[in-house]
Amino acid sequence: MQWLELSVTVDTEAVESVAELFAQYGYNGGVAVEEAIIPSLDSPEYQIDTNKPVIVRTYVQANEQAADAQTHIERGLWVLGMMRPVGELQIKAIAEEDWANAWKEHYRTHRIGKRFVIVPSWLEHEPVANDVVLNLDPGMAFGTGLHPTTQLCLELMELIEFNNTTVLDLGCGSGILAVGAAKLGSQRVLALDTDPIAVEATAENARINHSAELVTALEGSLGDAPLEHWLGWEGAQLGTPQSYRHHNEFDVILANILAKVHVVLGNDYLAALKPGGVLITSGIINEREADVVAAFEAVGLEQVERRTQGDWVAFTHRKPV
Ligand SMILES: C[S@@+](CC[C@H](N)C(=O)[O-])C[C@H]1O[C@@H](n2cnc3c(N)ncnc32)[C@H](O)[C@@H]1O
Repeated sequence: MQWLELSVTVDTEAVESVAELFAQYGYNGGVAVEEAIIPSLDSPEYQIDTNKPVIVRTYVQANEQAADAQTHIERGLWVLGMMRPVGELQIKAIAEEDWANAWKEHYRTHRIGKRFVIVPSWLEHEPVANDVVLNLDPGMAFGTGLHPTTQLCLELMELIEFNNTTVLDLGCGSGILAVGAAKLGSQRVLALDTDPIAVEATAENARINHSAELVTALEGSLGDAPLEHWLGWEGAQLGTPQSYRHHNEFDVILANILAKVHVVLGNDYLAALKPGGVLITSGIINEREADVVAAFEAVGLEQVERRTQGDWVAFTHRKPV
C-alpha cells in the first residue's frame, strides 16, 4: 500500500481551519501540525515560535479516492486562502512502512501559559511541579491548544481559583478548557457545544484525561437561543440541541466563542453565574472588542483582566457579590 502525504504551510491563525479541512478528507481524520520552535540552550524544554509559519499534514491512501480528497482539499484551501495566507498544497508519496509513524513525528508536547502542558497520547511527559498535563490528540473538534483564542483562555484560567468550583464551558470544542478546569480542581464541569462532534470529542478527551466523572458534555447552548427550554443540569437530555438556562449556578464560566455570541449572551452569563462568579471570554477579534465591553458593562459585569494575542482579545469579568 502506498500513501500520499498532503501538506501545506500556513500562519498560526489558519492552523485550526486547515486542520479541520484536512481532518475531513485525511485517513481516519488524522492531522499532524508542525510548529516552529525556539529550543532552550540548557534543557529539553522549548517554546513554540508563534511568529513563524506552521506545516499542516494529512495522509490519504494512494487509491482511486485520493484524487477526490486532493480536489476537495485544494478547493477548501482556495477558500481559506481568501482570508489568510495559505501556501500551495504539497504532495509526496510514502511507503506503508514509513507512514505508520510519519504523521506522529511532527506532533510535539507544548506548553501554554505557566502550567498547562499539551501532550499527544503517544508521547511521554515527565511533569515538573505544578504542571497541569492535558492529553489531547489531534481530532476534528476545534481546540488543540494551538489557536491564540484557546491559549488566552488557558492563560486567564491560571489566574483564578478552581478548587471545588462548578464550571460551565460554553463552546467546548475538543474539551480542552473543560478538562483543564477539572485538572485545576473543579468539582463539576458542564461542557456545552452546538456541534455533536465537539460533544463527542470532549467526552472522549475527558475519559483519556481521567476526568470523565467530573465533566458532563452535552449538545446545546446557553440562554434563549436557539431553542427555548428550561432544563436543569440533572434533567439534561443528550441528542437534541437544547438551550439551557441556569441561575446562580456556576462559579466559573469559560466561553471561547465569537464576539457576536458574547454580545447576545451578556444577561445569560450574568444569570448563570453565582454572585462573585468569574466569566472568561475569548474569541473576540479586536474590531469587535468595544461591542463586548459595552454589552458586559450594560449588564453589570465587572472587568478584571484583559489579554491580547495578535488580533485576538480575551477578558475576565466578575459578577458583583
Ligand atoms: C473557538 S471554538 C472553542 C473550542 C474550545 N473551547 C477552545 O477554547 O479551544 C468555539 C466552539 O463553540 C461552538 N459554538 C459556536 N456557537 C455556539 C453557541 N451559540 N453555543 C454553544 N457552542 C457554540 C463551536 O461549535 C466550537 O466548537
